[in-house]
Formats: sequence, C-alpha cells, structure tokens
Amino acid sequence: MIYTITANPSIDYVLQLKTLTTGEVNRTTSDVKLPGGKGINVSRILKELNIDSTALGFVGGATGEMFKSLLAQHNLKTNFTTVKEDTRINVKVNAVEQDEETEINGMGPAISSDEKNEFIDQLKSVGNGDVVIMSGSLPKQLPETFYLDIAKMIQAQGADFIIDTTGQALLDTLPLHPLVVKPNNHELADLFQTTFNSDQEIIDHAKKLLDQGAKHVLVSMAGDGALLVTKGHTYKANAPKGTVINSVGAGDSMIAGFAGTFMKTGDPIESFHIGAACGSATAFSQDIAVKEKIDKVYKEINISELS
Ligand SMILES: Nc1ncnc2c1ncn2[C@@H]1O[C@H](COP(=O)(O)OP(=O)(O)O)[C@@H](O)[C@H]1O
Ligand SMILES: O=P(O)(O)OC[C@H]1O[C@](O)(COP(=O)(O)O)[C@@H](O)[C@@H]1O
Repeated sequence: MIYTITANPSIDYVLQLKTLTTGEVNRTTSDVKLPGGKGINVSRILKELNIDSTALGFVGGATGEMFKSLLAQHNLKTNFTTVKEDTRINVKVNAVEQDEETEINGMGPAISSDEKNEFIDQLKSVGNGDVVIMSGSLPKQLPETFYLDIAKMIQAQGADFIIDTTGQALLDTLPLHPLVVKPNNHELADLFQTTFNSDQEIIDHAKKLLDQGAKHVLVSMAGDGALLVTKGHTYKANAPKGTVINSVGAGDSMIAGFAGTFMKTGDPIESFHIGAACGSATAFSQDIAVKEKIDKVYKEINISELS
C-alpha cells in the first residue's frame, strides 16, 4: 500500500484574472476551490493511474469540513486526524495577460501533542512492502524533525519512503536512503546556496543528493522538463508544448507517476516517463490531470540518456 502524508493540507483557492496589480482592488474572471496539499495531489494522480493509496494528514475546523467535502467526489481512501484549528486556505493567482502565477500559502493550524501522537499511532500498522510519501510544509508547532522521525519509524517497520520537502528537513532524511527525492531546480539550487547556468550544473548537484543517500533524484524544471539522476545513469525528459492552465500540483503529479509506476514495475525509465507525463498533463489542466490527458501527453515525451 502507498500512504501519502499531507501534514498541512489546504483548500486551494485558484483565482484567474487578466492582470494583478498589488495595492489595488483586483477582480477575478473565474475562481475555483480545490482540495489541495502535496500528498493529496499525489493520491489523486495515483487514483487516476488506478493505484491504491491512503491519504493521511491533519484536518480541522470549518475549512477542514469544506476540504473533506471538496475531496469526497474523488473517492480517495483517507484516514485524516481531526485537529481543533482550521485547515488553511492557499491562494493561487493566475494573471493570464502577465503570464504569471502567484501563490500565497497559509501556515496552517497548530497541532497539539495529543493530535500529533494520534497521527503517529496509526503509522504503527505500516510495514513491509509499503511506501510512505511525505510531502509539503509542516503546520506550526510540529517539530522540524517530524518527517525524519516518521522516516526512521516506518523504515524500522520495513517500509520505504519518498520525501518532497525543502531545505534541511530534506537533507536530514538522505542518510536513510529515500526511494525518491524531487526538488525542482530552484529548490536544488537553494539547498546548495547557488544558482545554475546549465543542465550539467544541475546534474552535478543532484549527484550530491545521491551521494548523501537518495536512491533516485528527480529534478523538475517546469517548462524545461525534468532530469532523473540514479547511480551511474542520468536521463532527461522533454516538456511537451501545450497551453499551461494551472501548474499547481505538477510536481506532486510527477512524484505520483514515478512512485506508483516504480512500485509496480521497478523500472526507473518507465517510471520517469509516466511521472513526466503526469506533471505536464497537470500543468495543461485547470485541476490535477485526468488519465486521458496523461495518456495523450505521455506520447509527446521522450526520455533520453545523457552521457
Ligand atoms: N509549463 C510546462 N510545460 C510542460 N510541462 C511542464 C510545465 N510545467 C511543469 N511541467 C512538467 O511538470 C513537472 C513538474 O513541474 P515543476 O513546476 O517543475 O514542479 P513543482 O510544482 O514541484 O515546482 C516538470 O518537470 C515538467 O515535466
Ligand atoms: O505544503 P506547501 O509547501 O505549502 O505546499 C502546498 C501547496 O502545494 C500544492 O500541493 C502544489 O504543489 P506543487 O505545485 O509543488 O506540485 C498545492 O496544492 C498546495 O497549495
């Protein structure tokens, strides 16, 4: 079984307007509320790929009820821990004529130690052959070591893990050999306090994550495609041409496609191909991509090995 952990789920309030001017009243041309959070998006893509998962996380308050009702139509298996404070609302602003996406993500509810313990308790049933995908920011009051502690725990129980977070929280888990890490190129640069001028520089830094323990390093590069760096091999996926509608969740989609396919086949190249298709298909959709779109985009992606 795949478990996705979204420590800080959200209602994604996606606003479209012609232009955004800060400091003034702006009016939308369309708006939509989506059940968000990185692990939630991963579970939704897995469902599209017909792969079972259980979505876990902290959900609370009136916004939490709305989040659950928005999610209900997607028929995911879930086991959320109820918390007292409100689930956050993340605002995504697509200024169409400026070709610019702006995101404001809330910090999320405070999690009490009882709520945290209740969450951790349910992970005791995770075991051999299971994969736990941990994604996204932590709500306030959860310790910085939250993901690391979970990784240690579930690994001792025989399960594998994948982590999609940034900064030191990501680096700390590498010695435990995560199956996949997926920084985007900017997050990878931030990890090493640098900037990149070429694919080769990105690859060199991705290899450092490999050396520190990651089994596969996916580097997503938005409209420039993606790289997969594994022991002894580096692959590149092109980004097919298309109209970008809302790229929120593209990275989560890529992780889902990779992880779900890798669990089924153990084939990193096919997993990368499907992961890249899921990412682009989501970028070309208003919401998380559906299967038909993923299949169509898959045919437009080539995976090439770089020497
Ligand atoms: N504009 C785009 N055109 C085509 N594919 C895209 C586009 N944006 C994202 N993708 C695909 O989705 C993947 C993940 O997107 P990215 O924006 O890099 O992740 P994140 O959301 O984590 O920052 C990319 O590597 C690429 O394969
Ligand atoms: O937990 P964070 O880092 O604040 O991110 C949460 C946001 O990430 C998303 O899951 C999208 O993630 P990506 O665009 O990186 O794939 C949104 O649905 C959500 O609002």
